Amino acid sequence: MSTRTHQWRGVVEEYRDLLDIPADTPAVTLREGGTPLVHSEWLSGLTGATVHLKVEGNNPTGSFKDRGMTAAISVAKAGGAEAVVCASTGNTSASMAAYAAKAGLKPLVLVPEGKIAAGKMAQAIVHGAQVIMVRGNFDDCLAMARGLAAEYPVALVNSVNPVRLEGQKTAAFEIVDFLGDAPDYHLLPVGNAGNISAYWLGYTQYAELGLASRRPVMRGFQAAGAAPLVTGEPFPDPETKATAIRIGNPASWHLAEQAAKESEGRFASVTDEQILAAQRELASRDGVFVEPASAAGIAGMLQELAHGDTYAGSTVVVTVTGHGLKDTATALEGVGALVDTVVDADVTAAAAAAGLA
Ligand SMILES: N[C@@H](CCOP(=O)(O)O)C(=O)O
Repeated sequence: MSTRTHQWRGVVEEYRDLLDIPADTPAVTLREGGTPLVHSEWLSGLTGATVHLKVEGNNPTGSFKDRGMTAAISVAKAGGAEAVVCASTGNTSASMAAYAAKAGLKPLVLVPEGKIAAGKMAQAIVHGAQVIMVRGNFDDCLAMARGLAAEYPVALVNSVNPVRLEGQKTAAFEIVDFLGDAPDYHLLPVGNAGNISAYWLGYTQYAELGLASRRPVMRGFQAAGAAPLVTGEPFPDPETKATAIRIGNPASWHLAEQAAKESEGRFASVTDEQILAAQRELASRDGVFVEPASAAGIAGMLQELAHGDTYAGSTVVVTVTGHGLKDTATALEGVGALVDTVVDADVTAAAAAAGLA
């Protein structure tokens, strides 16, 4: 079983011996990885399982994308690239822009017009990216990014670049290093499907190396309005408030299906209402504030419990992929009445308003 210890030099240095990247590639790092596994008393109590949250919002740009991006930008820089491009629903562009800035590369971002959370857009812009808004959805943007990289001197760093998955698989390594073995179940949101694919790569590699005795059952959750892996058909017009997973034709579709099949797992969909309710419950019960899409795995677990499924007695990890501060507008939808209490600067008035008097 895993007995690896860490100094947290960033995921490329921590796991260089396990990553399929050119030897001696200098790491462009913001000290990503090493994110906490937070025990969820709430979900453990509901399920009778030991449930941990892998809180990926604690990465430098606030999402799991940093794990793959340190690898992709390191390899692009070492290979002589001067510019990098990605299509994004927000997090990938924020991450790419930050790591490109660190590496001295020019970042170019393609995003669906009007569908990017303000926090993510701010990150990309302030890190110096050129942001092009596209009249289309993420899938259109990814097709354009592929076309630009094929025809112009710019390196593509979406997760169709296999180096991204190499970096992202380190989250699975960390979980096993922390728990001492793989969990029984791993739940997570699925959009472009690179993350579930990368976790499966990581768990498989550790099992093959004898660092884990088993691989978890993988369960992926999509938004009902963007659930191609559930229906088996691309969604031409994906729609959900969970913009990070507003994707109709995931790039890693087949890898993700393989992960679900080999692990005897599955995909399911949850509504936006379920996602936003799970986001609020997670924040108020466990103290972990995630962006809407990141709550899809939690919403999925709650849905399964309601349908009579049980995790009792098992160890479960739920990845929450990005920080809640990235999209405060959506988080505050529906809770407005709770935050508009205004009083004069007076203790008695505050006590009355708080119901203390
Ligand atoms: N949700 C992603 C979409 C891009 O996916 P990637 O797997 O290519 O990084 C984002 O944050 O942009």
